[in-house]
Amino acid sequence: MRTSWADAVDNVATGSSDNAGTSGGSERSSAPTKPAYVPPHLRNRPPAADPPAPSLTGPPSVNDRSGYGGPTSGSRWVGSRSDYGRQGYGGGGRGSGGWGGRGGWGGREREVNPFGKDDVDADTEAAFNEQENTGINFDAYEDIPVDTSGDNVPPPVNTFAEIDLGDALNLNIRRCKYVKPTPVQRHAIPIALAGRDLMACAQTGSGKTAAFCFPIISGIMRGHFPQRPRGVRTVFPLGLILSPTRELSMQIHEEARKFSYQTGVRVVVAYGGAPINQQLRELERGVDILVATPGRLVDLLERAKVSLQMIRYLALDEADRMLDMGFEPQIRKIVEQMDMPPRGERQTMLFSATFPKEIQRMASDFLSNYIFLTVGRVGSSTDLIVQRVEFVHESDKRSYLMDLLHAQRANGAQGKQALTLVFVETKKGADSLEHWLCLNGFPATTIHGDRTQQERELALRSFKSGNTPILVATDVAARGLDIPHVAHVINFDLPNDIDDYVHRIGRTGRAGKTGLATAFFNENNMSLAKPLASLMQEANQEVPDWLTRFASRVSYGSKNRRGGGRFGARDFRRDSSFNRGGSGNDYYGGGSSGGYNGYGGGYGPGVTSAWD
Ligand SMILES: Nc1ncnc2c1ncn2[C@@H]1O[C@H](COP(=O)(O)OP(=O)(O)OP(=O)(O)O)[C@@H](O)[C@H]1O
Repeated sequence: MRTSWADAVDNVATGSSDNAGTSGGSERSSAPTKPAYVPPHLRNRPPAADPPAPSLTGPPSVNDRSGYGGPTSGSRWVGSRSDYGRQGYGGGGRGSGGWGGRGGWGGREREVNPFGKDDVDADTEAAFNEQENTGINFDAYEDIPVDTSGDNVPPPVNTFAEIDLGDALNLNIRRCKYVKPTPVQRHAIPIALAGRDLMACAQTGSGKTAAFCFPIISGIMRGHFPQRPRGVRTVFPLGLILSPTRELSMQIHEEARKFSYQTGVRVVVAYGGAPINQQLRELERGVDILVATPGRLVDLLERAKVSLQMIRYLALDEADRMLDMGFEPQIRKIVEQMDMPPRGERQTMLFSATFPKEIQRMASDFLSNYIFLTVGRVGSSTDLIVQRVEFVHESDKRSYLMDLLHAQRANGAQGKQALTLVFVETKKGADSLEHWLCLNGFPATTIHGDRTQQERELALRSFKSGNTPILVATDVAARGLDIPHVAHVINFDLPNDIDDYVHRIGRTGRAGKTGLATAFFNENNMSLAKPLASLMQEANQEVPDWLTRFASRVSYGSKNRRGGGRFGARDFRRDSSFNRGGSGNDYYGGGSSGGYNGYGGGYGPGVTSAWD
């Protein structure tokens, strides 16, 4: 069953290049002047071939979703009231073409097609069928245990067709070549569409981005929202997606733009390190969904450029990271101390591949009567990521790395199709290793917090394109980044926290594809011995004897919060300590906050799962 690491690299290298998430950065060009405001539901309609308009009940202003306070003079409405009735809006499942293709984003500018050359013509979209090979290996997800807790959990779906997302969004799903939903999408999307708050934990690379984007886009497409204030230079988005890094925010923005293409829903991104004026111009052209990093958002809020007053949907990607010590104060400020509607009035969704209990506890402050969903196990690209761990003294790391890279090259897996991501502890270490690799004939680049944003973006582009097939990174690249063809993740320096390891190795083995992760372990990593051995064991990986011995000897440090190799991703509300009256350590015995549903087998009573 198990392949060698070189085979695994080779597999990935020769695998089909199907990833839909990487169309080139087709940034919208900035218009020199602000175009007249057109509400989302009026955008992108063909001038002549409009479908007949069903009558609407609400006043025109009800669907004003631009989020732009806009100029006071003149009408912001360029269409007649009957324009409300384009197919695919409001009713979902009716009509055929969503917003059509008027070619006038905002009435003047064209909405850039984020699918580029790969776009399918609406007429040929019928050609898509269930047999289309997207490259995603759904069999890899068949046996995934799924577990939900909370009141009245909406049942999962098996196909996108069962979910009423609206025609325009459905067309984009086909354009993305998503044939069927991944397990987290099957469960999370119906929960979110039912308006429920959600804390969702699903393994890296399993499609969480779409799981929170689809319901938000669909909700905004169909929703009837109060008119947003006019006459002020403040924007009022309806949806807010927060993520911990600039690159991840950019990636979510790119994805969300694809999903919302021609739906009339406008997505804008704001992140630090880039000129704020350009982002302000984008915001002023209208925003329905704002994707942002917390620091830049706080800046925009303090300048009163953005108001959160109208937020109906809040999603935190990498939510455990967003709520750990580094980010928590900013998140609390954004969510609790500005003008965002309180929990219960907005819908809040938290997603990550890891969710330590103390973070869950804190996160529950932001949620109302929520559903907790776990799909798979931590690091549960189990059979997808082959994990290797080598004992390597500090002084030998470079020569070990060289051996790995030479072997990779000898196997023909080096080159444009097989990318290698090397994680190191420090920014200095990253620069120095990059330099050394280049000197030794291995083109490398680096991404870390001391580089300018321009340098970071350039490095990422060069890596993605295969021009520089080795990227040396700090943890800034550990979470969320979806880079096709990353065949090998090398933990040159292991992180202190097992959760960070899970996210790092999750840069490979994504969307059903295989990958390889190699870690250099030595006496500096003893605190990781036990959780690492447990994680590898849970993932059916070969655990070296020496690691098992270390694991049995060391009582590892407090940084590894999960303790005893038990991983913190079950609903903390089930804990006896949380529920006080609970009866000890029984897996189910702690009293749930609500109903319990186990799909796909779950874990039997008393069984310690990797999520546990
Ligand atoms: N239903 C689907 N069918 C085919 N591919 C999909 C589907 N859903 C998502 N994908 C693809 O799977 C890849 C991984 O998705 P995504 O980046 O959302 O994972 P993730 O769960 O957020 O990972 P991470 O935990 O690392 O952030 C992306 O390239 C995405 O386009």
